[in-house]
Amino acid sequence: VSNCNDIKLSGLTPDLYLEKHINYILSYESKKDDYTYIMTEHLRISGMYWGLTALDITHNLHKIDKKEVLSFIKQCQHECGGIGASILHDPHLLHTLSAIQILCYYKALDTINVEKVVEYIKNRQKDDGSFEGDKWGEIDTRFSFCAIASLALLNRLNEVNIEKAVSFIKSCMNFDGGFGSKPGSESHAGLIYCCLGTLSITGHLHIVKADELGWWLAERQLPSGGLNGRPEKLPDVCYSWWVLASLKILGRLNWINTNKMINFILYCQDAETGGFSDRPGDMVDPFHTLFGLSALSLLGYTKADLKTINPTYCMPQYIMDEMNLKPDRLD
Ligand SMILES: COc1ccc(S(=O)(=O)N2Cc3cc(-c4ccc(C=O)o4)ccc3N(Cc3cncn3C)C[C@H]2Cc2ccc(O)cc2)cc1
Ligand SMILES: [Zn+2]
Repeated sequence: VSNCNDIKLSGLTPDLYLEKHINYILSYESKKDDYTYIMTEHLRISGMYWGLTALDITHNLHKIDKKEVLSFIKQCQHECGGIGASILHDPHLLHTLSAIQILCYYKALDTINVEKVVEYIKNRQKDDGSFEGDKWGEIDTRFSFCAIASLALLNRLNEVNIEKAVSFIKSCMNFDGGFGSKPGSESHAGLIYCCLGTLSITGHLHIVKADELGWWLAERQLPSGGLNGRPEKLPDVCYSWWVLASLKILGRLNWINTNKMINFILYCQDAETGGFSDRPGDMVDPFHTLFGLSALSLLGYTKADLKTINPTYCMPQYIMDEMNLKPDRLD
């Protein structure tokens, strides 16, 4: 049965236009009056994490003004300890994690009040072990990952109830071996990544049905070589990261056809502007640019010099080594 929800790729495999992607990210960070830049203020600090990580794995982090980044992050921390997407934006776990990830790159965790940010994260955990994204109470396994990854990077994992956090993740496991945002929610590749990341950091990967989940993840690959996030959906390059990082954690990355995957990712580049889009021909953005480059690194694409990326944290492996962080993997 041909899957109508796929795209046709013809012709040869494109090269990786590495210099164009580096210039795209550098110009994005500098064009502060650009429409897209202004329209993404609500995710600014996450956008900075995506841009800075893309620059680091392409050996260009030094081209960004460190003082400017650290001063911005410092201004985003609230009295309550939480960090917002931009100055005067409400604090949220999503942006708190992005800020901490960036500070690890600069070995500058003392830029923020660590005691207060730990208190903010602790206060997000509910009695059932789940985490709310902010004080408004939305529960999602994404926020479990943000909380656990943040605390692990701060070396303060013992501040929350790990057993209860893991039991909540377990309560979100579906019959197909996948995970959703809450108990009973449908399996989704992005949430599977968050749940596996949480289990990898807390050393509880043994609760996962690795073969069923590995099969579900490999089933995301379409004839085009691209991966989707759920059955019947269109392929999207950011799913390359969610699915491949999950398979890497499960020790089953070779269950995907690597060459067809690489080909799809390279077709998502914009040869004119630089950057990656969600699928060939769409508009590029820093989010898909990071995940396209990270997926290539994970797949061992050797035609370009990309640093190794850690599948659990989506941060350069050398940072995890320097911080002596060893998230679990099934090998
Ligand atoms: C363009 O529409 C959206 C929709 C959702 C979002 S999101 O913040 O909830 N988010 C991350 C995300 C970011 C971008 C983007 C555009 C420009 C920049 C500058 O840095 O970043 C684009 C999409 C996007 N999405 C939506 C998406 C991606 N692929 C398919 N879709 C529908 C993902 C979304 C959820 C998210 C994922 C990871 C993460 O660390 C944080 C949020 C952002 C823009
Ligand atoms: Zn996407």
